[in-house]
This record gives sequence, structure tokens and C-alpha cells, in this order.
Amino acid sequence: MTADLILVLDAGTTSTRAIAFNLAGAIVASAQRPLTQHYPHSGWVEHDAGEIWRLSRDCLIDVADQVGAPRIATIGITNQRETMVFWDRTTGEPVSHAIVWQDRRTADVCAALQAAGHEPTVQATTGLVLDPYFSATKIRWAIDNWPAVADALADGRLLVGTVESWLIWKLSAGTRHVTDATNASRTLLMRLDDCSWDDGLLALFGVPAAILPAITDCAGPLAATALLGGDTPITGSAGDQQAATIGHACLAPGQVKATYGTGCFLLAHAGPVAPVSTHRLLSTVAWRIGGVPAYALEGAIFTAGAAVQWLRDGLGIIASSSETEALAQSVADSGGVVFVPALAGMGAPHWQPGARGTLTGLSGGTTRAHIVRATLEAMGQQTADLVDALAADGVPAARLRVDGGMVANDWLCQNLADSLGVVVERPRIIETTALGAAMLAGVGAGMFADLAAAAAAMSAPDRSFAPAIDPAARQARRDGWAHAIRQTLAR
Ligand SMILES: Nc1ncnc2c1ncn2[C@@H]1O[C@H](COP(=O)(O)OP(=O)(O)O)[C@@H](O)[C@H]1O
Ligand SMILES: O=P(O)(O)OC[C@H](O)CO
Repeated sequence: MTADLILVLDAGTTSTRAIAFNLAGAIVASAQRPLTQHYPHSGWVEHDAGEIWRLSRDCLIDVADQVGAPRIATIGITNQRETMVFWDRTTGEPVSHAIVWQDRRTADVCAALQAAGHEPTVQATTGLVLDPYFSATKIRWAIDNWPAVADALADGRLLVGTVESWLIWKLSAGTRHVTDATNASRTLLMRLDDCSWDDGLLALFGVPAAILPAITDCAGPLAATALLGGDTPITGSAGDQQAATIGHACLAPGQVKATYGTGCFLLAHAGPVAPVSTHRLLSTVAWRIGGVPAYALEGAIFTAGAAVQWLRDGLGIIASSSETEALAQSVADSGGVVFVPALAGMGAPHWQPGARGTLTGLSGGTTRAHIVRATLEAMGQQTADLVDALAADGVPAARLRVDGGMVANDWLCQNLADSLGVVVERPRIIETTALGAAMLAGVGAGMFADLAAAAAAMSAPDRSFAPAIDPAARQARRDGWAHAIRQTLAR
């Protein structure tokens, strides 16, 4: 049997998937398992890292069994970012739950650091802002509040890392404690310029360097695993939004993608020099290959598909996510309803962890179809806020490449094009995140010379949505949204 497939592990927020790709970018086999969400207090979100490992192992073995393990040439890993795992190097087991990127428990710590004037230095060094979203305050909180974490630290047993770091450690049977530069760039601890841990930030957040992984490239001989029987190399690793950027072949400055899953993450390729945002966007590592980083500007919206899930599970006004397409289409407009879905605070460009959502413009004539339509319209307006910030930072988006669970919805894609006034392009492989990780692993294994060669072989657009409303109508929507945002922020 020839080793002709790349196996990707995508450890996401709500589920874990393994997908085998051939070198033409087609999906040959896949497996998926849902991940349990733990909400111990309002605003807290935790995962069981042991469960993440078991689901990952099971999905990888499932796909390897489907295709035949000898066909797996190499493995690529991609993951939910910022989420922090705490484990014991001697037992190989987690010492506590992982604190998830959505968790807001360190909002007060971030506000205090802001009040003390630390944000300009943090932003200049890391490209990030002081928000509980990022990892550093989660690490300190765990050390200060979870005795098992503090004890493991005191005994020299504690290791920490983002989800890919944990999984590579498990896959390599505890021989590799590494993190790739994209994931490291989300911790608030890494210098953007040379991709190293910053001593000043380690001191500011009270994180000991000894518990952190070594920072690596995103492609190359990162580790190896005996899980599939032989000695399978792991040659690709990147955070899921960076992987999606690669999967969309956003390889040149100014090319922009947005992924609509639980949250929405828009990344614009920014080239070989770390960009500086003056409009509250993030500057982040897009990938690092051969020791050379490429950078991106990013806007993170915490509530995208999660708003549709809330319509289904919280309000109970829809039975399934896919129902939203026909319901939005069934009314001529939202009937004046505007929904600002700040269900988990607000991310870019507002960064208000304490913000709450608002549903305005209701009347006796409002139906569930209007509310559903307003929910999907909010995706267009939230994206337009990011695209405006990007343009103000000097990166006008000529078109937008989209992926994620929500873009199966054609009405949503058309509404995005209308709201933004640019062409929206949907790829052939909607599993763009996994595809990007496969491209990295292919480059890392020497199957492709570089990402451009991998993109030429594996990535292709499918359908485009062109703007179909006039600029005055677009502006009227923007004005209505701006008014609702002001009301939301004023609360
Ligand atoms: N047809 C649809 N229309 C609108 N939203 C959808 C549709 N299908 C799925 N979604 C939403 O997309 C999200 C799932 O996307 P996915 O990319 O799998 O998320 P994640 O990777 O964050 O777990 C869910 O929040 C779901 O409500
Ligand atoms: O797991 P996803 O797809 O919701 O992505 C989560 C992001 O990486 C958080 O920054």
C-alpha cells in the first residue's frame, strides 16, 4: 500500500474530527465526535482535556481503519486556539479542566492590567489586546485558584499548552512538549517579532517559563506517533483560524477569509512584517515555515453560529440551524428588528467582555422569521465592522473567502455580499480548516515545495455571491446597525 494520504486532526471547540485528504485535496474518509461543554459558572467555559485526547485518538484510529493505516503518509494538527490545558508530566494526565477561549473569568484581571496602563506594551509586543479571550490570564488564574495546578507547579510536575501542544505531547508519548508559532501567538506571552517567549510578559502575568512548550514552525518534522501502528510523522500544526487562512489560499497580502462556526474569525494576510492595527484588530502569526513568519490581521467575533444555536436551544423558535435559511427568505426584511448577538461579550473591534446582547425594534407584528432574519443579518453587519476596521488599517478587502458550518446557508452568503459590497467566495472543500492543516503537513513532509504548490494542488473556489443591493440600501443597513451597537455599548 502506498502512503498517499494526509490525515488531519481538527480539535475544535464543539467537536473533534479526523479527515484523510488525498494530494488533490479531496476528502477520502472522516470521523467526528462531539465534545462535552462544561459551564460551571456564568461566563465560565471548560473542557475535559482527557476527553479531547480520547476523542482525538478514536477519530484518528477510526479514519486510519477506514483507509488502511499504511496509506497515512503524515499527520497535520489544527485546533481551537487560546484554550489552556494543564497536565502532569509524570502521570500524563490533566490536573484540572482546560479553560476555554470563550471563558470570561479573568475579565477583572484584564481590566486591572488595563487600568494600570499595561495595554500599549502588551499590544506592541504581542499584537493582542488585554482580554480574557487570550491564554496568559487563564494560566495565572489556574495557578492561583486550583490547588492541583499549584501543587503540580510546586513539585515541578506541571506542563501547560494550548490544545495542539497537549495532543502532540500525548501522540508522541510524552516526548515532545512543543507549540507552533500560530498557537503561541495567541497566549499574550509571545513576542510577535521573533516568535520567542517574552521575559517581561512572563513576569507581568506570573507565568514560569519552565512550564511552557518550545515554540516551533508550522511545517516540518514536529513529532512522530506510534498510535497508528508504525512511526507516523506529524509534519503540520496551526491554530484553526490560521489553518483556514491557508486552506483558502490567502497567501498574498490583502487576501481575506472569514470562518463562520461558533464564533466568526476574519483574517487578512499581511505579509512578512507584523502589522500594527490602530483600529483594535489583532496582529497575529499566520504561519511560520523554515523559521520565517508570515503575519495576519485578525478580527474575532465571539458569537456567530452560537446565536443560531441560541435561537434553537435558548428560545426554541427553530428546530434546526438549517431552518434559518427558509425562514430568513420568507420575509421581505427583518421588520425593523436588529439583533446585536453579544451573548459572550463583544470581541473586535469593540473588546467589551461585559457587553450583553440586545434585540431591538420589536412590534406586535414581529414574527420568529423576523428574529431569525435579524440574526443572520447580524453576521453581515458584524463582518462589515471588521472589514471597515481592516480598510481603516490600510487593508481594503477586494473579496471575502468564507467557510465554516454557517456558510452552508446560501441566504447568509448572499447577505454577506450585500452587506459588505464585495464578492463572497465559497470553496469547493468547506472543511477549509482541515484542508489548511493538510497543506501544512504536505509541505512539512516534503510532498509540496511550499504553500503555493500545495494550494495549486489542493485548494479551489466553488461558488461566488455578488453584491445585489445598491449602496444606499447598504448604507441604511449600516446606519441601523450602528445605532443598535451604540445602544448595546451604552448599557
Ligand atoms: N444552515 C445553517 N444556517 C445557519 N447556521 C448554521 C447552519 N448550519 C450550521 N450552522 C451553525 O454553524 C455552527 C457550526 O459550525 P462549525 O463550523 O461546525 O462550528 P465549530 O467549528 O465552531 O464547532 C453552529 O453554531 C450552527 O448553529
Ligand atoms: O473551534 P472553533 O472553530 O470555534 O475556533 C475557535 C477559535 O480558534 C478561537 O480563537
